Amino acid sequence: MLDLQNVSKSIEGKTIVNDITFSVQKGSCVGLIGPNGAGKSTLVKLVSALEKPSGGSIQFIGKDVQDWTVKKLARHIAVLTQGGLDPYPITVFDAVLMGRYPHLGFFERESKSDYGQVDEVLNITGLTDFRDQMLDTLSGGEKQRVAIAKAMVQQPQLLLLDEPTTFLDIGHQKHILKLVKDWQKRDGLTVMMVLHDLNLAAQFCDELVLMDEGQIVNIGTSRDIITSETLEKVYHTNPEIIQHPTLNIPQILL
Ligand SMILES: Nc1ncnc2c1ncn2[C@@H]1O[C@H](COP(=O)(O)OP(=O)(O)OP(=O)(O)O)[C@@H](O)[C@H]1O
Repeated sequence: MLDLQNVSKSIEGKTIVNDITFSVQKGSCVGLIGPNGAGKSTLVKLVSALEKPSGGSIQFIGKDVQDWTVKKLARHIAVLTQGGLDPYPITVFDAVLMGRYPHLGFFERESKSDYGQVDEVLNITGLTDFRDQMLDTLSGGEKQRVAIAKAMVQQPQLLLLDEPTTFLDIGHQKHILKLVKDWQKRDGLTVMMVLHDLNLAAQFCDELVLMDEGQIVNIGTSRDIITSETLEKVYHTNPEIIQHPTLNIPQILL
């Protein structure tokens, strides 16, 4: 579904993303991990065509993302950037409804079906009580859930998430990631998400892409990637790693 070939990005002579090649299979959930400044957010911006690569190509269902119109790409790819939603003075309902816009024609008004989808997603994401509250009055965590709800009504094939658990308490971290996981399983959604929490990455991602200094260090399952050697080499730390008692995945004790 997504093929990155020798993707590079330089800004003002500094190479931020350096010769990245990997593929993401339809229906899988890939975690982008790595220390601060590794180039993860930049890679998400390149895949979503918010930024243009300096070299290489990013093919999404057989076509370079740079060759899609913004609207057509938005029918297939939803992006949650690190900053989250802009805090416009609109209601939660209207903010989520904006996720339907890529599917509407010029001058086409939203239909009853669009409104119904928004209410259904507000219910799934636990936001029904906030339906008529103004977006700019929500807490950081509530806004993050609205951003996920907006992405859901967009009905993308590929969901790009940059640190989706920022601002969320542990209950809502699990709730949001489980929502994404259920969505992935139910609709064959493909997910690529940046996560700093390696324990969550191990629990929710099928495959991890470990980046450092703009390059890929390793790609594999959490068992391949979350090892003492790798953490020492890339994160310069040596925490204890234990096995999750039921999931058979590594978990880090900080
Ligand atoms: N527009 C820009 N101009 C100059 N440098 C930039 C620009 N955008 C990103 N960088 C630099 O590129 C590097 C990678 O940034 P990026 O945000 O992609 O990293 P990241 O892995 O997402 O980091 P973090 O985990 O801290 O969010 C950083 O050193 C950053 O300062």
